[in-house]
Amino acid sequence: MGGGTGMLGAVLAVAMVMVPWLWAALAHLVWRPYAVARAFARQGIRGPPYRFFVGNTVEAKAMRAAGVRESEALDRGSHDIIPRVLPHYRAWASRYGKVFVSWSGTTPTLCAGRLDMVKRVLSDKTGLYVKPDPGPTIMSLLGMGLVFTEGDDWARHRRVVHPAFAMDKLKLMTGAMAKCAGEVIRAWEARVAAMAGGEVVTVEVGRQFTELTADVISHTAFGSSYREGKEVFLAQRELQHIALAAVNSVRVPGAGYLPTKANVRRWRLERTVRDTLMGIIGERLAAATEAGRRGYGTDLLGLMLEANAGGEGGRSVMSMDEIVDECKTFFFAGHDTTAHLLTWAMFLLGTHPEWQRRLREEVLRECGAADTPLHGDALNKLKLVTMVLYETLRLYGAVNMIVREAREDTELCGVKVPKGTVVAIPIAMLHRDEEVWGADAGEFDPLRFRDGVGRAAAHPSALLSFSFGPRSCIGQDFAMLEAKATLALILRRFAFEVAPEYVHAPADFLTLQPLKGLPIVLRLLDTEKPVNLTTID
Ligand code: HEM
Repeated sequence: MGGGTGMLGAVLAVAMVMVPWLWAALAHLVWRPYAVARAFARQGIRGPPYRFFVGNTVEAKAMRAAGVRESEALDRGSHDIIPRVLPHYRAWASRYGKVFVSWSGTTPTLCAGRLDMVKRVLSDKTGLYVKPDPGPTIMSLLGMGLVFTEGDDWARHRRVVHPAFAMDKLKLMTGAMAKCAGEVIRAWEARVAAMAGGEVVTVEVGRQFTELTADVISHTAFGSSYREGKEVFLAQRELQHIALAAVNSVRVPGAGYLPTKANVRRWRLERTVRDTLMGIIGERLAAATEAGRRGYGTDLLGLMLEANAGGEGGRSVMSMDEIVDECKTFFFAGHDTTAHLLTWAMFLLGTHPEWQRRLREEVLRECGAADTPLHGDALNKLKLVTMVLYETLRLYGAVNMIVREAREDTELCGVKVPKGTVVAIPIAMLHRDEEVWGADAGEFDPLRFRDGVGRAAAHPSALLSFSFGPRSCIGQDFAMLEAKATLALILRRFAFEVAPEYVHAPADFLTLQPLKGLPIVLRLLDTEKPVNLTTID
């Protein structure tokens, strides 16, 4: 026995000396977290007790606990929609102050629940606060696209991608957005028609909006190549599941490069995505060579390629690989997020019939009845719809946490922050902070946005759903336009309510979504008039 233990010890000792990787892993998993946690403890900043080696963020864990039946909350009309997580946060916030240390896997995270800190971190232009290394699995989804580049590289990418999201360009995409939404509506109508004698049908809208937004991004990003775009989407979707599993487990340095079953599958999918995108881009470049710069097209890819060709002396600003990564980013950043915005907006309108009625009146007034074409400009006049979307983003924002890592030892509004600390901005908590939003912070009240986003709370940048500052969401106008077009088409065709079997369990799987989907009961309005799904830009 003694000899066996001695032998084991000797083998371990040799391994430790021979394999520097083990040392790196040890430093990453034990030493660094310990040092950072101690540095905060010395300043009196502590956090909820949390074990080191649970491969999950505090938030995701609590969210998982929220996956229990919560329909009672709905019956009570409660909009405390993250029923398990918020009480935790509130308890910690009042016990430890709005700033406390939590754990993201083995990484100590400074949870910054104060807007002065949020402002300092998000408006940083010095490169002091950077995005933490996302690891190889998340990287395979987004590559070195806008979301993860830093410094000069980020500025160069943003210069090329930004023109594609200008409002005048986006308005030209309204037609494609409405066409895709129109197909969903036609399918719903067909379901209602198939009901023997009834005009009521229940649809699972969460899944359908995910399909819809994938369709929209395939059309608006890749125009005539949207079918190949859809293939990219399917591969990305599988990659997303692999990434999610990795996010929720302990990250051992280097493990993402081992030829495990999941890694091999991931590499194959990455190749599919890359090859398909290279094919689409190659075709587009060839077309532009024949037809001149106009040949790039007016979809997101075309607009990006056009801006890319405008470097000094006609040189390309981004490489082919970088363009591929930006295309992946369009898919990942722009599709689930918007799907959840639509889903939660349907949930809120389904539980607030009065608001649904007001929105329908506005849509019919500004856009006309279901038999008139949808006019792109009319969408800009939908003030109440916009207010409801902002309120949806406040209560059920798709992105619930923004994270940055301090690249140097620094001070953040009086707190000493050691290099390598992850600073997390807890959006769900900040969006329900009564000091910021008033005593009714937990209520659904779109009217708080009647004078615009900047005046809805005590602080002009209190709505963090699209972040703010230099790294704010580049696709926010795109998302809002898509959501408005879809809601307008739905509202003038159907009345709806949340189905009784709905289970209220918002869960954070990279983005906040209803764990058990959102079944909606639909009733067709004005069955006499045939729906008109054409658009005028
Ligand atoms: C409701 C829908 C959306 C929400 C809630 C949302 C939210 C966000 C947030 C919070 C960020 C900042 C992340 C951070 O700093 O870590 C972000 C960045 C970004 N979003 Fe969105 N987004 C949405 C839709 C879109 C769409 C439709 C696109 C593109 C088609 C898009 C593309 C991007 C990109 C490229 C970035 C990185 C910007 C940069 O770092 O320069 N997003 N988004």
